[in-house]
Order: sequence, then structure tokens, then C-alpha cells
Amino acid sequence: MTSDRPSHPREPQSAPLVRFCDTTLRDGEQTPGVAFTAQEKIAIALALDAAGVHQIEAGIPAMGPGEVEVMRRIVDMVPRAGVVAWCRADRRDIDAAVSSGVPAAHLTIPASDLHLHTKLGKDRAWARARARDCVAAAVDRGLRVSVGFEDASRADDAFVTDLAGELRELGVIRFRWADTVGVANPIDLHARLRALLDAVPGDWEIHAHDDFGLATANTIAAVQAGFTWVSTTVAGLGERAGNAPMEEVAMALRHLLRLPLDLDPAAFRPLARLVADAARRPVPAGKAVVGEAVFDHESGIHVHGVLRAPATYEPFDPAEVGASRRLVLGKHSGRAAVRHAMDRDGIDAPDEDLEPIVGLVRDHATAHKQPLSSEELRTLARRVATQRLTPAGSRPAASRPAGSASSPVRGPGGNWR
Ligand SMILES: CC(=O)SCCNC(=O)CCNC(=O)[C@H](O)C(C)(C)COP(=O)(O)OP(=O)(O)OC[C@H]1O[C@@H](n2cnc3c(N)ncnc32)[C@H](O)[C@@H]1OP(=O)(O)O
Ligand SMILES: O=C(O)CCC(=O)C(=O)O
Repeated sequence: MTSDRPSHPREPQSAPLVRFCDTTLRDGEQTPGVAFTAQEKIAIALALDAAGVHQIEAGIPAMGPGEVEVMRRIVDMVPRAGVVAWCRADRRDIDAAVSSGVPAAHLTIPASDLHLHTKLGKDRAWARARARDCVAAAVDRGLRVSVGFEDASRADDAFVTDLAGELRELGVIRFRWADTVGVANPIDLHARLRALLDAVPGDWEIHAHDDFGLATANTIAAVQAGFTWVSTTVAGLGERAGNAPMEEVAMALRHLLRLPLDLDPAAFRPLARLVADAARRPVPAGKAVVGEAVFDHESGIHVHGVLRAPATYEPFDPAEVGASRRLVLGKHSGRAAVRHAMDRDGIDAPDEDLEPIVGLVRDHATAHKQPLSSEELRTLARRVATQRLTPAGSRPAASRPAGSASSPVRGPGGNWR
């Protein structure tokens, strides 16, 4: 059921464009248990391209010939988006990236002492030397080079700043700042990234994980600090709790920051389903933007408001993402919702029947734990009409509607108690 009274504000079109590097095919596929076939990777890459994603991080050539081959096919087949290969700071990974035919390589260097010392048994001097060597090698091979600072959120900002400054001189076109285990928070992050940008201006990309549910908030904070690229995945697929979801970030940029967006929001929901099928990970019904149920309204106060102006309980028009608003009947419905549904479904009932019907709707929804169908509503309305027409004295107790003693009684209609 869709109201034809959208009154959602639209955004101005003058601010700078934020670019999306989608890593569904790299970090998304790193989700434990997720493994895309070549066909699935190609289909997802084409769908990402059709959605308007600016760059697709298509995989990790160092994984071997199978990955190299599918990346080669993605490079050949994707018409618009750039394709980038994820590499360690390792010359062998750069060789593999070259063999995959990508025009761009993203080289990652661990930035925190935790990662350098404990994971790799190395130090900052090693990281500096290794990053410099690999950047120079990749630039020499004709690749467009971006560099990622893994675990930057737990690294010394002065180290990241110095290293970025040095690497920029070597021809790095963009840096990725990774909140690898999702420990950043938007306010602190904003201040840190502002200082970083002041010291090393140019393109920076935020890569946020969702371990504390802050990936989208941190991504938005980074853009507010001046980052020009965002690293996202479809529906937030990714390591552990996942990455910043592309669709959430996109809609937040448009509606909360009021920035222009050149992605196609109508592509988000089909894309989420494509990725969910390939990943064998269903999209949760309540997942922001792409969940099946996120444009449903049941609560009486909400439906009453939405029927007058959808913007009362919707931050944007569902049509913008190719979805439809649904007004459903359930335990929290009120009279406005029931009247609306009856009018829609051609069910006649006098106003005096509304409250008892609402009561029965509550009981039915509680018993069945799902919204009512049109037929079920019709049946309840008929039952109320029958009760109304049957003199109270001749009505057997057993014929009273199940559970109706728990139904609210407002004004007339108290004979249901
Ligand atoms: C935060 C992130 O998401 S980082 C991306 C993580 N993604 C993945 O790991 C998925 C794909 N990975 C793989 O297929 C494999 O791990 C490969 C092909 C990259 C490497 O495989 P292996 O050679 O068997 O190494 P293994 O996985 O056991 O260990 C990782 C190696 O990478 C090295 N390494 C890790 N990160 C980096 C880095 N950023 N730069 C350079 N070397 C690195 C480690 O020191 C270790 O090398 P070592 O074997 O010489 O000690
Ligand atoms: O690409 C990078 O540099 C970051 C790697 C990553 O996925 C992460 O740190 O979470």
C-alpha cells in the first residue's frame, strides 16, 4: 500500500562528489565461509559498475592463477568503473597484479606497532623501507598506486603522517586509512583525520569496519573531515561484523550531509540480493536501505502520520531506492490504519466497529506473529459485525473473540469486555 503524498526534501547538487571504492569482491569475500565463483564475481562487478561505483577492488592476485584470471576478465568486461588489485607490500604481489591486467594496485602496509611487531616481527623502519620499495616498483610497472595503512586507527598518527608524506612524493595517488578492527569513534576520528589532511593534503579514503556498529558513522565523519573516497561493501559484507555498507553510506551522504551522489540508489536493493545469494548470507529484514521490511509501517501513530505526510516517519522516499512503502496491520495498529486498510480492500464497516476490529487485529497478530492479510481483516470485520447484530443476552461466552478481554477499550464499544 503506497501513499501518493511523498514530501521528502531533495538535496542540492553543488557540493563535491565523494567517490566509492567498493571492496565487496575483496574484503566482502574475506567474510569467513564466503567464496564467490568466477561467474558470481563477474556478475557482481558488472552490477557494481551499473550502480555507478567508481572503483572496484576486485580481488587479491597473490591468491593465485584462478584469482588472476577472474580479475583479468573483470578488467576486460567492466565498462566504466576502475578496477584495482589488493596487494601486500610485497613485490611478488605487484607482479601478480601486473599479470591480472589491472590498471591500479592498492598496496597495504601495517601501520600500528601491534601489527608490525607482533604480527610481522618488524618495526616502523621496515615498514617505511618496504612501502617505499614497493610503491616505487609498482609505479615503475605503470600502475596507478594507492597505499593502505592497515590498523591506522591503533597506529601512531605521527608515523602515518610522515610515511604518507614520503610516499606521496613517490607518486601515490591516494591513501586508505583503515579502522581494521572497528575501534574508531566518529568524534575523535574527525579530529584525527582533519589533522592528517592538513599535513598531507590530497585524496584519502576511509575503510571502516563495523565491530562496534560504527562503520557508517565513522565513514561519514571521515567525509566531514575532508576524505574524498569511501571504501564500502554491498550490505556491509566483510570480515567479522563487516564493512561500511555502500547503500547506507551513499544514502547518508545524500540525505544527512546533503552531498551529490552519482550512484544509482535504485540499484542498491537488487545488488544486495545478488551479493546475498552469492554469499549465502540473507539480507536481514531490518537492514538499513536494503532490508525487505525497512519501509513497512505498523504502529498506529506512525501510520496515522504517514497517511498525512510520509516524511513524518520516513527519512527519504522509498521510491528513491526502488522500494514501496507498506502499511501493515499488526499488534500496534490503530483505528486510522484499520480504516485505511478496510477502505483499500473494500471492506465496509461502521465507525463503531473500528475499535473492536482493532482489538481483534491485535489478538490475531499476537497469536500468529505476522501482519494480517486482507482476507483475515475481512473475516475479523465480519465477526465484529455479527457480534454487533447479535443481542448481547443471546451471545454465548464461547463465541466471543479469542483474547478480546485484553483488547483496549476506548470510548464506545466497551461491550467487548
Ligand atoms: C586487514 C585485511 O583484510 S588484510 C587482507 C587479508 N586478506 C587475506 O589474507 C586473504 C588472502 N590471503 C591469502 O590468500 C594468503 O594469505 C596470501 C596468498 C596473501 C599469502 O599466503 P601465504 O604465503 O601462505 O602466507 P600466510 O597467509 O600464511 O601469511 C601471510 C604472509 O603475508 C605477510 N604479510 C601480511 N601482511 C603483509 C603486508 N601488508 N605486506 C607484506 N607482507 C605481509 C606475512 O608476513 C606472511 O608472510 P610469511 O609467510 O613470509 O611470514
Ligand atoms: O586495504 C587496506 O589497506 C586495508 C586492509 C583492510 O581490509 C583492513 O585493514 O581492514
